[in-house]
Amino acid sequence: MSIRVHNVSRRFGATTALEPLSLDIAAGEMVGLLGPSGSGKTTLLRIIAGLETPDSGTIHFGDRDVTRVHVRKRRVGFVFQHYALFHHMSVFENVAFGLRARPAAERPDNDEIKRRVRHLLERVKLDSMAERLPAQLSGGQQQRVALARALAVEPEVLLLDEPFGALDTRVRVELRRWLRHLHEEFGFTSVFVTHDQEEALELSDRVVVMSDGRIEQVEAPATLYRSPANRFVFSFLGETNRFEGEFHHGRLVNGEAWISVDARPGAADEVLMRPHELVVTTEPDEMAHLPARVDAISPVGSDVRLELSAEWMRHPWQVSLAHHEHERLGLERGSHCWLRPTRLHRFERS
Ligand SMILES: Nc1ncnc2c1ncn2[C@@H]1O[C@H](COP(=O)(O)OP(=O)(O)OP(=O)(O)O)[C@@H](O)[C@H]1O
Repeated sequence: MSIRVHNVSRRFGATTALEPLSLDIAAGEMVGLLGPSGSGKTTLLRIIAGLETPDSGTIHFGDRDVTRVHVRKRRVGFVFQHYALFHHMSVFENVAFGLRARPAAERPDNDEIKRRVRHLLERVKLDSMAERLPAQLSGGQQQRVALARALAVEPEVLLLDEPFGALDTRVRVELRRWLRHLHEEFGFTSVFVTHDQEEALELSDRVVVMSDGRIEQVEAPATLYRSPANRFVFSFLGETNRFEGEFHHGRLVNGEAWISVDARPGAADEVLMRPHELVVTTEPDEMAHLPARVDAISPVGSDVRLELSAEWMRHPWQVSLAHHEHERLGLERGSHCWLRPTRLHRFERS
């Protein structure tokens, strides 16, 4: 089921939660709404769900205009951050709930309900816990029940609001995998809200980056990361090192530090770099003169993270190095070094 959001806007008193915005989601696509707190993600999700009415604009599911259609008639499944399971009902009954609540004419018979619920519980590997109460499950297991419950009614659209927000990192990663597999097996269209960049980039076919009630960019994860449309998207997607200065003879200069870059009309007096876009050296370079001091060294997974400071930096910089590179350089806390950017990002002045 495709979803078309056309010119939708929403205000709450003096607050503009959504500027008029449009978004097309293809059938079977998984789309992540990513943005800082207050950017309008939940409002947009709730409007798609039918839990909120837009001030203007229309929502279509396929060819059907659902703008004025009640939430119960939209055939959407929901998963929210707080499990919202029925605590007095077993896992089995929680998953069966949506089927039992259907009007008699549409309700499957008991055997069919059993079959479907069993199948879903197997899919989320909870078949051995069907008779337990939610309180007897871990947070991650409860959220898997919530997923199974949302899918029991065979929704064409699944909407998830920070579904894994309350769980610890390892469980989150595992649940993302569940969701991705279920999405592929059942073929529904999914829209989920997150403020976690990694989650959005890992799960989505396309990411919708929002700020201040607007859509900043809609793009597949790899393209989004490589080609952010503007400074906001760049900064929001990951750690950012910023060099600001004044242009002098082909250099951007800040005190004793400089980087070779052309002055460009309209460009801000700054360049940005990701932590992996800097090389640490033991002497200055002809393209850049960036002396720094190592303040902290932390091995993180496959990389070593350095935190660096210098008088010309407004905030400490982060640099990531391969372990062998770090060993070769022999850096310690307090060591002095030089930095050479391998890539510079520049955006229009905002
Ligand atoms: N029911 C409401 N009444 C008044 N203001 C609201 C209401 N719902 C949302 N807002 C405001 O609309 C703006 C967008 O809120 P929304 O919840 O959509 O953002 P969000 O991106 O989902 O944020 P978060 O990540 O914190 O949940 C915010 O400024 C919020 O305070």
